[in-house]
Amino acid sequence: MSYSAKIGPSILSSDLSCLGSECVRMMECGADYLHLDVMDGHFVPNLTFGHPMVECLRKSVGQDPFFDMHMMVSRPEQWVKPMAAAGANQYTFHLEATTNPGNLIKEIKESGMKVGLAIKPGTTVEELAPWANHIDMALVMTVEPGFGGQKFMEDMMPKVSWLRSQFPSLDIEVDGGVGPDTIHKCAEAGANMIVSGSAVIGNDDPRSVIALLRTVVAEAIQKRSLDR
Ligand SMILES: O=C(CO)[C@@H](O)[C@H](O)COP(=O)(O)O
Ligand SMILES: [Fe+2]
Repeated sequence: MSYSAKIGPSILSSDLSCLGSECVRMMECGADYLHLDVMDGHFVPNLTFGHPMVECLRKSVGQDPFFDMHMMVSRPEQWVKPMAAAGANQYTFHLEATTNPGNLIKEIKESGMKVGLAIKPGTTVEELAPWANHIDMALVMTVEPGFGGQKFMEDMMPKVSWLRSQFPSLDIEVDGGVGPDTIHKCAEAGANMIVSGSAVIGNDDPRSVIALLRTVVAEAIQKRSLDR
């Protein structure tokens, strides 16, 4: 078992006029990585930012923070090189957005980034499975992508459990409506990379929320290793 508990705040819910300082604040509060939501107004009905913003953020926060780019875009192929050049560490694309996942995985690796593969709630985990041994992380969306602050979809948990049973070492991320009220379900199912937006950023004490999320996931990982 080679995976560990990691908490990545989604900065979508932060004050976007001070993104640099918000990212620094999250890292100072104990975040393991930063989850950056890129939306193109086409794949999802919302618009955020692209690689020019990521380049500025990288300059502002330094080399250390790990940038997990959640690419909610049509034609994800076109942003691989610009995102790598801007300082992204992981390129998480949606299976629904491409006709050639194999080639895209290869291009992301050649650009020096890690590969994340995301599925929307309506996509089965069996569709992701053929790629699982070729990626660094699988992202099971627990809301319809597009907006922060939505209700957690507990009925996505069987996807996480199935992935964990089939791929014991894979990093499995959940994203959408995850916070202190829903983390136990995610942890029990086997998720180890936890994206949390409004529950962390909207809290007066983000440090405590991040610590709590990590403790719950770490305990579930420990329990699973003892049960094996
Ligand atoms: O990708 C998305 C939404 O599409 C997420 O990363 C959300 O931005 C997470 O925010 P919360 O649901 O935790 O508020
Ligand atoms: Fe996201």
